[in-house]
Amino acid sequence: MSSPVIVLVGPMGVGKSTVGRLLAERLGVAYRDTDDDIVTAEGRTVADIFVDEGEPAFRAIEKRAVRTALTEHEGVLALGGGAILDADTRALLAGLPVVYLSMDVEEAVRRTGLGAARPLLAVNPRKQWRELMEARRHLYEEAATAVVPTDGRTPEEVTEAALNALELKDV
Ligand SMILES: Nc1ncnc2c1ncn2[C@@H]1O[C@H](COP(=O)(O)OP(=O)(O)OP(=O)(O)O)[C@@H](O)[C@H]1O
Ligand SMILES: O=C(O)C1=C[C@@H](O)[C@@H](O)[C@H](O)C1
Ligand SMILES: [Mg+2]
Repeated sequence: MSSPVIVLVGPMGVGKSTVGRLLAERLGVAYRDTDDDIVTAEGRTVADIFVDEGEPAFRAIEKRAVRTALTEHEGVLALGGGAILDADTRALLAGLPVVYLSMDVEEAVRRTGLGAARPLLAVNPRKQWRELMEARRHLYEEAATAVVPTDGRTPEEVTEAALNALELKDV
């Protein structure tokens, strides 16, 4: 059994994919994303799974995908924004190098336009984002080995900050 060198958590659009790829490049390892794993395995988009089967069914699929990735992947792993809601997933994260990428709502609006492919933000996105974060912020923080704010930072700066925070800089 192996485990990721870094697990990235944080809300939709915070930069997990962008920073995850940069981190993987810097560390010479592979990047993996549980949302992508789900899309590949299911042969449909995350939004389609939400529409076809509802959020609880998506969460069940996600929980299995996260467990598999955490035990298989040795590189950088990004989790879907809501994966942290699952208590078993949180237990699996204990002791792993988890980086919580954070941002405020204004940065979220700039990054994502808060729409399109994100089913949970389809209606009144600013309010939805705030409510999601109120429910999740403490879960991200509790799971995190390091919290890395991304507001006003380039992806490269966020990458450096994450490497510093985990003391992986000279690896
Ligand atoms: N530090 C940053 N500064 C400004 N823009 C950024 C930064 N990081 C990422 N972005 C931009 O924000 C958007 C969302 O980034 P990204 O797709 O990496 O986020 P994510 O957390 O993987 O989102 P998702 O919920 O879709 O998985 C992209 O357009 C990306 O180019
Ligand atoms: O924050 C969330 O609940 C989600 C985040 C995305 O990564 C996807 O997993 C999906 O859109 C749900
Ligand atoms: Mg992503």
